[in-house]
Amino acid sequence: MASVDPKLILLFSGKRKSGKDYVTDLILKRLGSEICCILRLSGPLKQQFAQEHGLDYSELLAAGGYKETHRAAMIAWGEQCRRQDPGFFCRLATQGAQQPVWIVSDARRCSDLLWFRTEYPSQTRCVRVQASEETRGGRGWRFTAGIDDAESECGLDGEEFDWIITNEADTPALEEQLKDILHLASQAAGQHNS
Ligand SMILES: Nc1ncnc2c1ncn2[C@@H]1O[C@H](COP(=O)(O)OP(=O)(O)OP(=O)(O)O)[C@@H](O)[C@H]1O
Ligand SMILES: C[C@@](O)(CCOP(=O)(O)O)CC(=O)O
Repeated sequence: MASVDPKLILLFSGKRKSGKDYVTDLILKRLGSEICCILRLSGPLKQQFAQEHGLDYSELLAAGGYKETHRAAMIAWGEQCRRQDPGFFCRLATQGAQQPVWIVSDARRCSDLLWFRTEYPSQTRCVRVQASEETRGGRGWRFTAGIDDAESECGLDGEEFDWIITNEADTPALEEQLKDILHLASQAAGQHNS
């Protein structure tokens, strides 16, 4: 099925264990699955990588250690695909999306932003999720050379974002920080329904 032209696209990025999935899941819960969907650029990547390498796709999607074991190889494999076609995973991930609000939970590279900004210039907004190394460490993150200092983690460090969400214990509640985004998304969905 062809995708429906979205009214709003929220492109989320952030370092490992900053809480991208946690924050985007919260937005989905607030807006509901009629209004919004979560799209993962790493979804089609993990699916094809699992197929080609005889791995468990659902374990690669989960937050546990399995995906970390295979992360470096997945990055290298994905970068090879992107060199031939930078929009490859963006196109696959958005295929068939029907909701008016798309949440992309894992933008990592300038080429990801460029693809959405080119295809959907008026709808695309960028959101950064950040957390201190101490907090990320508490969620299981450990610095890994070749991953945490490479493009997959650092490619968007110099970008400008429309919103920056700080996902730490002693910062304003996430609900409060997400108020403007939720409001904009509801408005966009309203336009879609009217
Ligand atoms: N505000 C929070 N309160 C409680 N737990 C949280 C919070 N934010 C994140 N977590 C937990 O921390 C862990 C990492 O979060 P999450 O998977 O959302 O990060 P991520 O940025 O998507 O990570 P990665 O890119 O490494 O997959 C998860 O177990 C998640 O439930
Ligand atoms: C291989 C890769 O897609 C893994 C992303 O996994 P996750 O978003 O951390 O669940 C990262 C990348 O594209 O470089």
